[in-house]
Amino acid sequence: MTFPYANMTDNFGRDITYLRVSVTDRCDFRCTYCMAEDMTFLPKKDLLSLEELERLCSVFIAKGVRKLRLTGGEPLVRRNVMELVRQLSRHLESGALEELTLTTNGSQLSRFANELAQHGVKRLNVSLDTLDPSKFQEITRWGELSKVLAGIDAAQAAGLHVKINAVALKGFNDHELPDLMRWAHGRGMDMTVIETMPMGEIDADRTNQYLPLSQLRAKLERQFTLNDIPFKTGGPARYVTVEETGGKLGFITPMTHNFCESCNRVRLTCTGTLYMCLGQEDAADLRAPLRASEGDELLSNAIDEAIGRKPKGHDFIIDRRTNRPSVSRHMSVTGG
Ligand SMILES: Nc1nc2c(ncn2[C@@H]2O[C@H](COP(=O)(O)OP(=O)(O)OP(=O)(O)O)[C@@H](O)[C@H]2O)c(=O)[nH]1
Ligand SMILES: C[S@@+](CC[C@H](N)C(=O)[O-])C[C@H]1O[C@@H](n2cnc3c(N)ncnc32)[C@H](O)[C@@H]1O
Ligand code: SF4
Ligand code: SF4
Repeated sequence: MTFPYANMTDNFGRDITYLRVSVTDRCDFRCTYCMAEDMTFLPKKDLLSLEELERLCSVFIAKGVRKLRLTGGEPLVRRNVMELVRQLSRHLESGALEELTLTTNGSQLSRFANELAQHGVKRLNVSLDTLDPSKFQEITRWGELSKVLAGIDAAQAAGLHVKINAVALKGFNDHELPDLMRWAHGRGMDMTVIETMPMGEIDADRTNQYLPLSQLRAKLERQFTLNDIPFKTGGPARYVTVEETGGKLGFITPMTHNFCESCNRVRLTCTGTLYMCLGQEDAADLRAPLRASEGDELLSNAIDEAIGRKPKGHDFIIDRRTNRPSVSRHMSVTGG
């Protein structure tokens, strides 16, 4: 590889230092806000190999990426994904990468937690919307709560810091979120709550599910003392500490409070497509330049051209008049 490449700065002056990589579009769950039950996934032949994904990631790291998150679909269902983690961990050892992490539904963590820790992963985000086993099955359609809880136990036992991600869903978990937070904080885990975003056709009606987090915060403030803090992970959450529990709670509010002005990230899919914004359709194909030559010059140029097209922000809308997703692809294509 040719070093050094110029770092990536977009036309709005935002430095791109965070790469999210969706290693598969497949998943062992079918969360109702994320997917339709009857999903069609990519044929296996369209997937980049793990070696190709690793090469792409390495070029991004050479171009200034400091935080890399593997996601999906469910990243831990991709065959041999641990080999990719192992390869990427070299960049942690060299100091080029500050953080290698994952967002996972937790179903496979019992199997992989130790290996992840051995390869330098320090922190994981586990998505969990309810602690009620039957509601968990209702929301994930195919998931089993006990497996996820065992996975969280395994991750903590391996020394990994776990953050719980919960999508706030009106009429589903809004009443339970304070208890979920108490539980997470009681186990030494931070939690973030997320506003549902209008991505991909799902079977449910998003207008019914959508809960503005300003409402949740007002409700929480009747029971808890929330203190805003400047804590930052590089992700979009704005954090408070909760005096009564001693834990941190993050609010991810793409709908009610746009955080695009401080955006630092782009997304790579398992087919080598680069999405410059989660909330827009525009994308750049990196597979062709990846395969066109053994050197990385073409790839680097294609990335620069794509970063030059990174938009200012999303145009998400959820309301009764606009009963269509703002973006046609599902969240699982880019991994959130
Ligand atoms: N609109 C929007 N949502 C995002 C963006 N990045 C992450 N999210 C959403 O935030 C939620 C949590 O994302 P995570 O995978 O936990 O990543 P993160 O928030 O960067 O994680 P931390 O490193 O722990 O801060 C998911 O639902 C994502 O879709 C973004 O750039 N734009
Ligand atoms: C697409 S999943 C991929 C990783 C993994 N399967 C998981 O569930 O953690 C990443 C994150 O996106 C969130 N998510 C999925 N669909 C969403 C939507 N429509 N709006 C907001 N967040 C969503 C999930 O709850 C999860 O925290
Ligand atoms: S949110 Fe994650 S676990 Fe749920 S269906 Fe989407 S990709 Fe799978
Ligand atoms: S919606 Fe787009 S511009 Fe806004 S923070 Fe997410 S990726 Fe960045």
